[in-house]
Amino acid sequence: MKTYKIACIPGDGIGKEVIPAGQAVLEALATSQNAFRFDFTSYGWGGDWFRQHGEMMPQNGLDALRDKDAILFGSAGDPDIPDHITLWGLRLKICQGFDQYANVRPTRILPGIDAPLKRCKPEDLNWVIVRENSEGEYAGVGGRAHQGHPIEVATDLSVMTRAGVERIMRYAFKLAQSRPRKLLTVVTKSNAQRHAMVMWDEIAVQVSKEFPDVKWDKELVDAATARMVNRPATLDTLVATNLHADILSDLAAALAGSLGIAPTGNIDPERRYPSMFEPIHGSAFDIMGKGLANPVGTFWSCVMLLEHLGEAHAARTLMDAVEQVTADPTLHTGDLGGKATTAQVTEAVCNRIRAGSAGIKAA
Ligand SMILES: NC(=O)c1ccc[n+]([C@@H]2O[C@H](COP(=O)([O-])OP(=O)(O)OC[C@H]3O[C@@H](n4cnc5c(N)ncnc54)[C@H](O)[C@@H]3O)[C@@H](O)[C@H]2O)c1
Ligand SMILES: O=C(O)[C@H](O)[C@@H](O)C(=O)O
Ligand SMILES: [K+]
Ligand SMILES: [Mn+2]
Repeated sequence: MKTYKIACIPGDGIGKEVIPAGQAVLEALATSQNAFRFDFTSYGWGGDWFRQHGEMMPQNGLDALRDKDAILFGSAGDPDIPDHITLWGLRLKICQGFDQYANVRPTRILPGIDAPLKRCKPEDLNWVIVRENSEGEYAGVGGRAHQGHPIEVATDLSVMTRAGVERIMRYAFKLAQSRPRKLLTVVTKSNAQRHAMVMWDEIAVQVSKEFPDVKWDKELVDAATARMVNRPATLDTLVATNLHADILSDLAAALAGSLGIAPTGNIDPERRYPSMFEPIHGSAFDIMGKGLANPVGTFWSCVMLLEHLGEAHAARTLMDAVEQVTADPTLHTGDLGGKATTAQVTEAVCNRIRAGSAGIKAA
């Protein structure tokens, strides 16, 4: 039987609650379908590791992950450590270290979820945001000098390369082409950012010629936020820079009901390295340690992980189980207006996986 080696990195805050939940539903799937196994290895990297070792993960930590089939990640972010230390020391070290350049963020309104837009029906909001995940505003180029003096200077330089833009555009056009509507919106800011974003636009035009069946348009990022709210049905696949897509995807998640349900894959499309799957939310300092975190974003990320492994049937089974659970408001966590706990939602999804497999075996 095929065994998948999965690295689990809960990280910080509610990551420590939702990643064990994700592991539990994956175990339930493997046990009930009996078609593959998981070999999980957990890594205690993050804020606690930093307090002990002075770093978020070991220098050579990537070597431990290199031979894994996939990584399941929680969150990097600790109330007592500056956010730029935690993010760069863990999540970005892995994303950039493994050149996971395509960050894929699907959003839909799941059954039973009361989304906040009164004129937006569930069929009007079915998006995938493709986030450039290796450069741009997250290139890490910049510096700070004369700290504390009146002449202090600090820069964060956005860096874009032709190779980096071409590969993310090609990925986004291809993804749009694979979806029924074959519709792509290229998000830009080439009115204000007059160098790299102009190149971004030019490369979009160039790559579009390889995909004559994909309909595409261009939208400035500020207008894109209004369009997401006012005309959600005009969007399908979007591609945006690292920072623009980071912001748009939190908005997308909120419009679909909650930050707690949104998933993502940090993908190396060339499969040179393991890809990493995580909910898009962070450590949620306000609710951590209370058992109240919504695990659905992690479960949906597990669906993406299974799809990446080629386990389409298991992926569908898990997504069905998740949607049956969201359809029941008594199983909603606080972010969705309910009272359920992380453990109750997890147990409900596991039960539906088992019931689904029992149904298949009985048929
Ligand atoms: N990928 C990552 O590792 C990642 C992502 C985002 C933020 N962060 C880090 O997390 C920390 C907190 O960031 P933030 O407050 O901006 O964002 P956040 O996503 O942690 O929380 C924003 C709000 O959404 C709520 N929320 C988020 N996920 C939820 C869930 N699963 N269930 C219920 N409610 C949920 C929180 O309670 C909070 O009110 C910071 O250190 C930040 O850098 C890390
Ligand atoms: O990349 C970031 O800004 C953070 O990790 C987080 O907000 C995310 O979306 O992954
Ligand atoms: K996360
Ligand atoms: Mn984000």
